[in-house]
Amino acid sequence: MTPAARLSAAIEVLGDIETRRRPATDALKDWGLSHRFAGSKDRAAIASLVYDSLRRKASAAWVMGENTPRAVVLGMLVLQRGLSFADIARLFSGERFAPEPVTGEERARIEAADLKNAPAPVAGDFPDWIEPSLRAFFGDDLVPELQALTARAPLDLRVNALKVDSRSEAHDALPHLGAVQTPLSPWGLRIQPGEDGRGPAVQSEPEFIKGWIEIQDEGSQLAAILSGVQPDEQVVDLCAGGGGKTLALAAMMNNHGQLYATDSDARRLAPIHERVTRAGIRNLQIRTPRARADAVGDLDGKMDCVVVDAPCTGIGTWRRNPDAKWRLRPGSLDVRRNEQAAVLDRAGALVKPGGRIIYITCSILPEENDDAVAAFLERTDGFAAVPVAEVLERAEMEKLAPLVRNTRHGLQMTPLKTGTDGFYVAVLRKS
Ligand SMILES: C[S@@+](CC[C@H](N)C(=O)[O-])C[C@H]1O[C@@H](n2cnc3c(N)ncnc32)[C@H](O)[C@@H]1O
Repeated sequence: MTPAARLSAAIEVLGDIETRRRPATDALKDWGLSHRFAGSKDRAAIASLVYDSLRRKASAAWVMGENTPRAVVLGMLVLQRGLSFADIARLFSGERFAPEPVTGEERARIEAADLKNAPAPVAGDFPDWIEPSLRAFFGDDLVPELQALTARAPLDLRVNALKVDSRSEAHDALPHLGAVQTPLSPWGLRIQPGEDGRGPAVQSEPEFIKGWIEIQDEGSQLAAILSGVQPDEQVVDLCAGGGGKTLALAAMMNNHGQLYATDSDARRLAPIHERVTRAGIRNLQIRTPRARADAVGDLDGKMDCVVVDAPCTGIGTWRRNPDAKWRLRPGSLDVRRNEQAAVLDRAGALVKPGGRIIYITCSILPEENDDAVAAFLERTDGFAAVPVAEVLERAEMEKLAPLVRNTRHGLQMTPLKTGTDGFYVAVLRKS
């Protein structure tokens, strides 16, 4: 397919997403099935155009003065890809399979594209109903912070200390990936996405199959590190899901002490079995929930550390999942807040005196972060938030101090400040 034909396909897919209100992945999959002539490079390029358009949907529509799929793609090419009018006119030629030529009105808007006077939700490409809470949290940094969430994310790897002595060993074994060390996590490697937004097929690498490396955003690695878990501790990962944090915690514990992983959703937990074997973990019990029985009831009051990687809106991962931002609704935030209260209460019962809860979200919304923690502290006797300086010192992560935002009860990482996904971490100690 020509670059112009790929643009026509992206406009078609965006139209499908809009009219049928369906996730981008489904629309792209259907397009691929009904256009079998398209090769893998074509499909990747079309997906990249669609996702970039979703990243900049509000700002692209604003500069073009309308929010049709064509207008959004045109605006995205200017704002996200930095194309000039001449570049765009060459692609929008009206020839076979290419989009219709640019009109005079479109040309004027492309040449005048500027977000200087755009309202914050337009300039930062986010739904306007979350503006008040984000503004209260970020203040003057609101637009730059949210703009940083529209960029493409790199592919981060975590080197598994249970299998490899140092991250340079893994790095040197994979020179063809072009990875560099991440600046903050001592176990992170980073690969920048290609022009078409694709990364290498890391899962096919022998080193991945041997368990040397895992795919994990540096922010997620840091959240695990900030738990400060020690090899002799009793630790529950209460919302383990597919085990991203569990694997990082196990590496920190060096196969000593005892780690338990559970999740209310057995299907989400299922992939952890294979990952744990590959990673060489031997100090983990996986507690799969059965019917209504509490999978960790026997551990109440005995845990040194309970990690709560809470269900959340995932706003902090919008760089990877730009489709999600336009589907976020107040109702889904309410559902997540109720779940957050439930998991915090469950964690509170598991912790022994002197133990701690590590509350983590991949969100930047105060409702899911400090507010959830504040409500827990208010309704639960005996817990207090550990000051951020102490959390960083215990985890030997003092270098994060100038980068993270200190919040009332914890800390916030963001793409703008830490170059990671947006993660919130609070440590709550039981007296
Ligand atoms: C952010 S995800 C976890 C991601 C995972 N820790 C990782 O690092 O890959 C949140 C998880 O919380 C689980 N969850 C929701 N409510 C829960 C509850 N009441 N108890 C335990 N897990 C719960 C969800 O099923 C989901 O898997």
